[in-house]
Amino acid sequence: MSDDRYPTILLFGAPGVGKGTQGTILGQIPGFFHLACGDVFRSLNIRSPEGREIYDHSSRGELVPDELTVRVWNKALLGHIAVSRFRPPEEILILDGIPRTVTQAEILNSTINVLKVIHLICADHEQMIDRIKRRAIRENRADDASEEVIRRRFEVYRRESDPVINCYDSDKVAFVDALQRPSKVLSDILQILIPVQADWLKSLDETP
Ligand SMILES: Nc1ncnc2c1ncn2[C@@H]1O[C@H](COP(=O)(O)OP(=O)(O)O)[C@@H](O)[C@H]1O
Repeated sequence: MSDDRYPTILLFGAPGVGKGTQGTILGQIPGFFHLACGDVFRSLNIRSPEGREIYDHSSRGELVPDELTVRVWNKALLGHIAVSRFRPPEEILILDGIPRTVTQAEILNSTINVLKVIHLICADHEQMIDRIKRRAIRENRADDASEEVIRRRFEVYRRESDPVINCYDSDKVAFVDALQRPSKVLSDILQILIPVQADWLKSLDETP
């Protein structure tokens, strides 16, 4: 049976765990295209109605409503396809920051074919909070503006995003220790992704 959904790898994990850092590097490798939902949101004009609503939620440390999230994300993805920045099915989509709720995972199921979920693990949320505070200074992000907002994002993550992992078969989920050096995290991720990419390209060759 042919599957027209986009072949996808999910980078999953708590705020500050390094999804963006790793996703950006992976997106430089031929055959992969990286799209971070937070980057899509930050690229919107804050004076547009959608941009304003998204800013209002994210600056409070809350999630953006599911329907708005998926609509804006989908529009961005189609834009990248239209200008051939993302060329499915040969290229694999690396998603970070979406899906962040079970409802998003269910909606996206008709669009993406999840080949693997890389779960970046960090049990020590205090270390993540420190990382985010440093990022706040570097990137001047509204959602990192205060410790209170950062702590709210972790509560939201535990309540809304942690359960998303149960939407995928356990044999599709791989764990990587996010507290290692970024180069080692990258190396662990590549060990997982290289065979996934090879299998995917082979399956395309075999499809009549
Ligand atoms: N899939 C999503 N659903 C709802 N809100 C989102 C989603 N992705 C991003 N956001 C909003 O944008 C903010 C920043 O997201 P992101 O850059 O992914 O943060 P981080 O890198 O810390 O995980 C989130 O705190 C949230 O308010």
